Amino acid sequence: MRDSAIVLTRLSRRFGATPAVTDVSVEIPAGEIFGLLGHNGAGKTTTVNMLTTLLPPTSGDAVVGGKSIIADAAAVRSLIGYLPENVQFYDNLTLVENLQFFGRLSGLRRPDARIADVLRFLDFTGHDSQRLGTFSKGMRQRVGIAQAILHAPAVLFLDEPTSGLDPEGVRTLRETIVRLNKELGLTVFMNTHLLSEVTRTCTSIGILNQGRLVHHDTVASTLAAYPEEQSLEEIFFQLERAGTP
Ligand SMILES: Nc1ncnc2c1ncn2[C@@H]1O[C@H](COP(=O)(O)OP(=O)(O)OP(=O)(O)O)[C@@H](O)[C@H]1O
Repeated sequence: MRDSAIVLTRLSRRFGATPAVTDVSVEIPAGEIFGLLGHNGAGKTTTVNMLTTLLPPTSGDAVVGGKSIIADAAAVRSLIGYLPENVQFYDNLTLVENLQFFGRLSGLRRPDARIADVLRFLDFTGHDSQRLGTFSKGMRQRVGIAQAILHAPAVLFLDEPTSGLDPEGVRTLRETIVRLNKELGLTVFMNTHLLSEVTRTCTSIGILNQGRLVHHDTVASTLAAYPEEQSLEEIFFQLERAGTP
């Protein structure tokens, strides 16, 4: 039995009278690539913002890497990496200069050796001195992953990682996510509204509908449980309808 990397217990967040996330409980074993699916406004970003300690829950708790997001937020931050949907860089600085900045922010004393390792792993050879402003959107997303894993986290959170990428960029990023999981052993939690993302990249899925978790299972079991369905998209809509309060 694998340890749980992420455990949510009745995690909830309201914005005034609006319930954004309601009573979400789920356990994600270490080593998974978990995809949190849902339409716009389902509560995906709010969930990730709570798990990454950017936003306090209204009630409930979550444990990430064995530490509570409420009682031990600083420890959680040191254990996780995060690629937000719109990551910002200094376009006038080079790739290495940007990563040196982020490395210092994460408290790395001598970031250069680690930056070199991460850039090699992410296949950035030859781009060290290139200014970020000249990078494609796909390359920028991979720089975002580089900054997120500089401090060697155990768990990586990605918010809509392939959003706005061209097909080649999507393929490369998917391969990168799978390599991070298989070769570096990272547990990955990613938000997506793209169903194809889940079947091609993730090992397990959760589906949020209006802030409530209406389904959680492995991708293989989900597909096996609905043999007559043509696609995960139909399964998604069926589950979503069943889960509508
Ligand atoms: N700062 C905020 N203030 C008020 N309401 C908010 C705030 N952030 C999110 N919400 C509301 O909470 C609900 C969930 O939003 P959230 O951004 O988490 O959904 P999402 O699934 O990530 O959607 P998207 O795919 O559009 O990013 C929505 O009704 C949204 O309007």
